[in-house]
Amino acid sequence: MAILKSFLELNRPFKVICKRCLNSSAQFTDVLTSETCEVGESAQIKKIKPYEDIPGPKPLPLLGNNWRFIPYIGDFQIEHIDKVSKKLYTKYGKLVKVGGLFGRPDMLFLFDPDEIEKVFRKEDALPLRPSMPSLNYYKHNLRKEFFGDLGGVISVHGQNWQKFRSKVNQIMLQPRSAKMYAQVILETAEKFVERIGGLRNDASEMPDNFLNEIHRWSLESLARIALDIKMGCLEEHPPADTQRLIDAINTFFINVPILELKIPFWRVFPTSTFNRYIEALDSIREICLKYINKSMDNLNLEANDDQLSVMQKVLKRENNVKLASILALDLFLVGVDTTSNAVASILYQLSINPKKQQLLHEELDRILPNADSKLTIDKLDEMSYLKACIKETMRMFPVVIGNGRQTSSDCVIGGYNVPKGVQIVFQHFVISNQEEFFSESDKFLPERWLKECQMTKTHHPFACLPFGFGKRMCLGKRFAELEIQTLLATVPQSHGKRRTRQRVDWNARRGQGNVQIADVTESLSTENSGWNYDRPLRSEQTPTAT
Ligand code: HEM
Repeated sequence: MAILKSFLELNRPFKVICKRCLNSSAQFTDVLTSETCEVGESAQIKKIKPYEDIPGPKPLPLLGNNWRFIPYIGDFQIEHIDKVSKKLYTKYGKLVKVGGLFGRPDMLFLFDPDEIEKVFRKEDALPLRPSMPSLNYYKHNLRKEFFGDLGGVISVHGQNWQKFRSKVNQIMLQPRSAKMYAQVILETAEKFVERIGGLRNDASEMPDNFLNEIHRWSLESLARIALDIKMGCLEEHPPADTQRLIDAINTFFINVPILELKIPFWRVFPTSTFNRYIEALDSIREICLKYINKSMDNLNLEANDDQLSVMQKVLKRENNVKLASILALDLFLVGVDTTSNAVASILYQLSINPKKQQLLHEELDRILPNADSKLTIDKLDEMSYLKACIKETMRMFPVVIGNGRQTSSDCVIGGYNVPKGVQIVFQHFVISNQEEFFSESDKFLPERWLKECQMTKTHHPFACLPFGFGKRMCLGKRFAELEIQTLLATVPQSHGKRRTRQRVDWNARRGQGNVQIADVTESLSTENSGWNYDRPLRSEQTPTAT
């Protein structure tokens, strides 16, 4: 009544209805925003426009919008989806509809943190992150005999996702969970540092395949955390299947956007891309299962939790071998290249920003003053500049450039009616590189994340969400953060325990036509894991700016 009254007072010539009642009253063209409705005063009227009016590239008859991804003909390049997003933002604004893609619902690219916040805040108990129908098909059709009803969390939705996630949430996300693995994470970082010490050339540059070295560190760390297994990735001659696993993970991520955005012929017959993709998934499953079984053999059910790997803890609690194995598989699928790409990106930024690298060195020298100073969780907690370097890189080059949710009911986004079933893609890469949200956004300024910095106050908490938000937030966030922080606190000492820290050039050697780490890191967030691949709990919390 309060709402109606305030509108009568405004004496407007049209009817007003609460957004929640919209379905039953299609004839009304003006509605209150739900915030106004809830507050019941300071009535603010927004004109709700029809879904069809959302701007975006128009689909052609018969060809839809898929033709845009055809090489030489179309203007969208799958391997440069970041540029596509930027282009769409510049041309159409903060809400862009990309419809007419065969075999998939319309996508709404959302470039507005306020609207992203609203979508997240309204998330129901079963948020659906729309991605990887091909993986869903693999888990629930092609290899159903293995997965059964336990699909894990990646590309699984509804009650099946919730049942699975509730069993592993606590083990993965309790703040103390990751800390239990601090020692093995540190050992792995030290091993990596020892290894790369011998890889540098005379100019202190890394070899062209440095990203692969980082993948090896990331895989080894995850194997220690998830399985309590030493895979030997950082040995001079690692077991062949470790490199096979890394290659398969890369193949998997390279092919996901192709299968998702090009015309999905794979749904009709197995295309060569699809075959490569399935082969990669089968390899990931086969190699991981080998190590998972090894880890099971070592399981001592009498051991304390802090002596068990993540998978062993799940096994002890749930007594379900299948469930524990499928969790481990999901972790390997998405927990390797994400962390390594983030690290590559951070090292690259430090390499091209020597002054910032110097500040990091100074912080490390202050907190770890002696050659034998031990890196502990408490010491890491003190390293605010180190954490700021990580956040700043993730702002400029988020590993996941576009996260998303599928609408579970009709709603209003950006002033437009949006029906149930549409896929909203939160365009964090573009948003967090906008002057509107981060001043001097094109500069690497870790300082902006320090509490004492004035710039911090102005950050919109939903402009930069590298690990997602809400009930589906990244399950590996705590592990990833600890791994990256530990590595970053250890790597600058690669000039030694001799304590003669010098600036290190993490840039790869300017190679003879080979891929260079510089190139890789510049585009890494967009090429491999960048698209809306399935990931994402720190539910109900507002992410803080610092
Ligand atoms: C820098 C490293 C990482 C980044 C940037 C990252 C980012 C993300 C993002 C953006 C999501 C989607 C969140 C959402 O929908 O709100 C996600 C989901 C997920 N991540 Fe991560 N991630 C990282 C590392 C890891 C690691 C190391 C693991 C495993 C140990 C992991 C496991 C997962 C899983 C299982 C999900 C799916 C959760 C679900 O759907 O319920 N991630 N991640």
